[in-house]
Amino acid sequence: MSHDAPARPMSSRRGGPLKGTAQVPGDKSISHRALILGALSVGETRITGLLEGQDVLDTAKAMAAFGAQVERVCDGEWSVHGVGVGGFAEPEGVIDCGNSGTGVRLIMGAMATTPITATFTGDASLSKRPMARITDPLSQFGAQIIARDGGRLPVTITGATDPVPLRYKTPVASAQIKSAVLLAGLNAPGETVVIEAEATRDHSERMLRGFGAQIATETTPEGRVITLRGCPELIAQPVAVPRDPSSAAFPVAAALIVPGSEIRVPGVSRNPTRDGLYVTLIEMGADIVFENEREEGGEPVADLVVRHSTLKGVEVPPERAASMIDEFPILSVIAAFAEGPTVMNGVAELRVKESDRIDAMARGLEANGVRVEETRDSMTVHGATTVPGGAVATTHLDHRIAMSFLILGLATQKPVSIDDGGPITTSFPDFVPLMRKLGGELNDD
Ligand SMILES: O=C(O)C1=C[C@@H](OP(=O)(O)O)[C@@H](O)[C@H](O)C1
Ligand SMILES: C=C(OP(=O)(O)O)C(=O)O
Repeated sequence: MSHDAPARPMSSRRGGPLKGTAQVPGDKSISHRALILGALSVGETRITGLLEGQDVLDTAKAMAAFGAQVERVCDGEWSVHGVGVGGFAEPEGVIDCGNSGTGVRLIMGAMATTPITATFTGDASLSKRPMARITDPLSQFGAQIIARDGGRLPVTITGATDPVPLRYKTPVASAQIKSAVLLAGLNAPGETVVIEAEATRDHSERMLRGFGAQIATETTPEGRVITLRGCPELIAQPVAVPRDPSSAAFPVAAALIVPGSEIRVPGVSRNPTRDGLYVTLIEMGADIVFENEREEGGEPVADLVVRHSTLKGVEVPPERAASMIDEFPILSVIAAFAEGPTVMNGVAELRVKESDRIDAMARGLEANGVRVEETRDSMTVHGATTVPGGAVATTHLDHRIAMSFLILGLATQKPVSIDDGGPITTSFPDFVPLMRKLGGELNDD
């Protein structure tokens, strides 16, 4: 998203049941990694099903700035000719990662053990997010780093000339921290080890293995221990990106809360490290059938059939949080229509996403007549059979907050408005036409 794009006020209102097939976009996490690993490989990586959302387009641009040849072949199909591990060139300009935490953090990792200098910036949302969680381990590899006070962007990194491998225990459950350390470890001799107490999404491990790196994962009493052997030659690979379960969550939620709905969402990743929302919805009594379970591009996928359901509130255990970290905003919308409270525990990380997602959801839900309680690391939503709606939610440059409130308005008594739907293009550029095709009444105001 351009930094000064005008706001796009939008609203949604109750209509008939939702019907049809929702072809959701490619997985955002895998799309970033496909471009970055393609850029660090020797040969041509052909990517199909790439998410062409702004976050990923910013990563594609960054990979070109570091010297890879990156071309869009046709819709969702991209070609990357990489420069090999350690082959990044010094970029001429500043690397602007826009709204994307994944983009900036993984790219900082990928360049931090190559002796070049790069400066990273982002939009107003990304500039508020913590970067010390990445720059701390990267400096232990030997990188020189200057960040704004409090470890925020802009950040300038001069990569290590003689990188030393690292053994690093992640202080919070974060696939971005794990992945930044592993990507930095690629150009360090010896073994880089990451230990994570809670399992986070494992796309980096799966894809590094697919590109030819030696990487092993063990489950120990300390947690998951991931060991990467440095200085591999990564070999370019075809990557077929599965559809994003975090994007699928929005039409799925709409079908669950709009009476009479039945939709199909084909080819969605069911990677167990991303599956927490779906586990929770089944516990709540959701009518979701997983058909045609199969493997595509190294990831388990299934076709989802989702019908309107009578739901009950549940307690989501803290150890499940990492496997559904981006789905709490939309879960809190679904929970508003369930019988009884839904308690979400261990969710403090939501406070440092594109916005403080606990605060943004609590304020917007309350304004629309839903009772919410919050602590620093939990949120409880009290469900009801009817939800009034009728208010404007503030989205704080956060795509998931914007989409969540547009879904809310499809089932409330009165329409729900958002101040800005612009950020939706970061992860789900076709969200509005896709929801309209299913029968959802979404409007530009
Ligand atoms: O590694 C990734 O692709 C991501 C990891 C998660 O962030 P954290 O690592 O900060 O939890 C998630 O919120 C983000 O949308 C994508
Ligand atoms: C948190 C998210 O993304 P990122 O950290 O990449 O900005 C998200 O997509 O919900």
